[in-house]
Amino acid sequence: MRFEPTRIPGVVLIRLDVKTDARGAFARTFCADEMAAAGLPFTVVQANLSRNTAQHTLRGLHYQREPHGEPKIVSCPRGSIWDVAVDMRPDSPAYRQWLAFELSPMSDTVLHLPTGVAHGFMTLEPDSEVHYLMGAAYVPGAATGVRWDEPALGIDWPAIPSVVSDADRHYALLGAA
Ligand SMILES: Cc1cn([C@H]2C[C@H](O)[C@@H](COP(=O)(O)OP(=O)(O)O[C@H]3O[C@H](C)C(=O)[C@H](O)[C@H]3O)O2)c(=O)[nH]c1=O
Repeated sequence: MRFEPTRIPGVVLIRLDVKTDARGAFARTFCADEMAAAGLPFTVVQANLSRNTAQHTLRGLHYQREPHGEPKIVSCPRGSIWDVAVDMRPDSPAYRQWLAFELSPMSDTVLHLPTGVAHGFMTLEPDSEVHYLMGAAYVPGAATGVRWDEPALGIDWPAIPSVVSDADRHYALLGAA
């Protein structure tokens, strides 16, 4: 695994070491020791799978309020997604900055997101799936989010969403920093 930090602290692209042979390919997608050695200690508490039928389905942007902040390791085992991370940590030098990454099985990349970073994605093709390793438990009462079209962020999306949940449409706007 190769770890590529970004300008948002803790948002790290993890490039997989893919072994190929006549049958296809094999790659380790998580290693606790390598994560710790990279300064990203991670204990898997829960794992989730998201299946998305329509192209341009949008989910997010979600995160959990402290003390229930949830580090995540996100991957796209099927289809492809435009994956967005937004730093929602007021004390971060990258507060309210966003980054986007295209993830797919061919990207041979998983994405580490620290606590306090909102996460969302838009599918780029039908029947795309997203897999999550979660470093903290789901606590519905601590769940919060940011709107995909939040004016204060100006996130670039590849398309207008085809499907968005009512909850995701109705997060409060952030207003001035
Ligand atoms: C997140 C979660 C949800 N649920 C239940 C609650 C609902 O009955 C159903 C769908 O939940 P929700 O609409 O919040 O699912 P997503 O919109 O895909 O949420 C996820 O999407 C964004 C992009 C993320 O990064 C988060 O991991 C996660 O919030 O699954 C659970 O039972 N456990 C869970 O951990």
